[in-house]
Amino acid sequence: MHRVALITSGGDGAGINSMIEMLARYEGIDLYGFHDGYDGILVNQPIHLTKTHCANHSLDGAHFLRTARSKLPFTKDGRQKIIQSLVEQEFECLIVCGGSGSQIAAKQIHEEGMNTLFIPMTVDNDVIGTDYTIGYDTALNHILNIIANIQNTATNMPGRIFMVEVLGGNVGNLALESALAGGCDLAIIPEYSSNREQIAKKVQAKLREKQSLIITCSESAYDSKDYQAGDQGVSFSIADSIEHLTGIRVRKTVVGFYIRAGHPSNRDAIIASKLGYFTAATILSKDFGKMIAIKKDAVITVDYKELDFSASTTNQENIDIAKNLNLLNS
Ligand SMILES: Nc1ncnc2c1ncn2[C@@H]1O[C@H](COP(=O)(O)OP(=O)(O)O)[C@@H](O)[C@H]1O
Ligand SMILES: O=P(O)(O)OC[C@H]1O[C@](O)(COP(=O)(O)O)[C@@H](O)[C@@H]1O
Repeated sequence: MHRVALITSGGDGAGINSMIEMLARYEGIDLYGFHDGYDGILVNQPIHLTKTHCANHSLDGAHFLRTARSKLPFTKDGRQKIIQSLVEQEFECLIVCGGSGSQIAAKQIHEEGMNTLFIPMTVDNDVIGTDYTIGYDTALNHILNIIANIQNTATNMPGRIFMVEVLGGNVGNLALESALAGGCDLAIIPEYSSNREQIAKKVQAKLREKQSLIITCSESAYDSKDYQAGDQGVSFSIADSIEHLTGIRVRKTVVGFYIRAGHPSNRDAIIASKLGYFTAATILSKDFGKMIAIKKDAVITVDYKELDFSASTTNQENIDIAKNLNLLNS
């Protein structure tokens, strides 16, 4: 039997239970989970994630394990404490499910003495070395439901400008993809200039072509560096500039944290299940120091050493399409 520890770290992502449940039911894996991310390894008792414990909850929006952000992995001393605790509890490996920050910590902990595997999970879809992160599709579906309703009211009461602000951290994937999928008129994303006047002029020009406009906006589209992940409300200041120039009131919706939970979409559940399945196989072959990732719709393993942390994680195809359609704040 392989005695394995698992945590979720950083923002939650719908679908992760499917991944955990798949691991729990795999022959030869003895799975334990800690609540509260990296901190939890030191302060919480491990929960035995058996097949029975996980049964019938794989599609729950509430995770088997609570997730958290933690100061510990930022220092070598903190990482050593994590490693020591896992060694004392005789774990062979730590599985970390999380986003880009959790990935850095998983790599460091692996290099400094404890086997790790990393599973990409975040609504931002901004993890180096994978095309996909668990939770992204469910989040997009939530946003699209909102955009669909806004399209209805835009049809019913024409002549308006709507602004939909979405999460995404420092990357514009959610705002960009939902704008493309939802037929929106502009996606304001942090990868391009957030100059308020320029954006307002672009909106004014678009009003000559269309009666109502729907704009998506990333939470991080600040014109200064004064942004912390999770800050909400930047769309209000952009809307001010648009109102000033066009004389039209902007109707705002801040989607916020609603998109991070709920039962997972099929895409999230099946990708998570497959990642769980291949993670189990990777554990059995003791092939540690890897991320179990998605490339071109297939599951692959990526050695931490191959990760290029300078690469962009914004979907390039979406950028190209949006540029050609003049949908960006560029
Ligand atoms: N540069 C880093 N070095 C070491 N650990 C990190 C680093 N960045 C993040 N972490 C760890 O991963 C956790 C989650 O990272 P965060 O960026 O908040 O979310 P996510 O992993 O979803 O991107 C942090 O709370 C911290 O414990
Ligand atoms: O939940 P918090 O701590 O307020 O963080 C908000 C951030 O979490 C996210 O929802 C997900 O980000 P991570 O997956 O990187 O943690 C971001 O879109 C958002 O900026």
